[in-house]
Amino acid sequence: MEGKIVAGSDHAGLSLRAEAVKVAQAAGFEVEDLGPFSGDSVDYPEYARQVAERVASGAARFGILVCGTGIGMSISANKIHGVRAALCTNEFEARMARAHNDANVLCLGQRVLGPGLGAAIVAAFLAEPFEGGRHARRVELIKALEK
Ligand SMILES: O=C(CO)[C@H](O)[C@H](O)[C@H](O)COP(=O)(O)O
Repeated sequence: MEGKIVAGSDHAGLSLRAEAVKVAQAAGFEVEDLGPFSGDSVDYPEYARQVAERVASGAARFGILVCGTGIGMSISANKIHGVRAALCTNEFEARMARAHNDANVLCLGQRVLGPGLGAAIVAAFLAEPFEGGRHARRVELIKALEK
């Protein structure tokens, strides 16, 4: 088992969240899916908070958040101390978010991405290790901004 992932979305991210959960499970992660489980309209900051708090506390290694654009989820998740949430629209950004930024939450926009690209972004994010080195110094500087 690679560790635990916590996933959440709003009503505009249901199907890509389901796809992301499958990709994470296939990659060997245990997934806690916080929903929502119906298409009723919900407010994305609440799901961003729940996912981000689990990542920040260490209860999960990574978070995955999906809304229509991924923007509201990324703005919200980055308010939580210890979270580095990255909105990614392609596999290169997903790899760099892990390799250079040690991102711990991946944000996706279901209204922006097709399901195939979304799944590929999730797989790329989960497979890429943090490079450390000069990037570790920069991540420490990001953490210092939280103080
Ligand atoms: O990022 C977002 C908002 O900043 C998301 O795209 C939301 O999913 C979107 O705003 C929801 O819109 P809706 O018209 O209420 O479906």
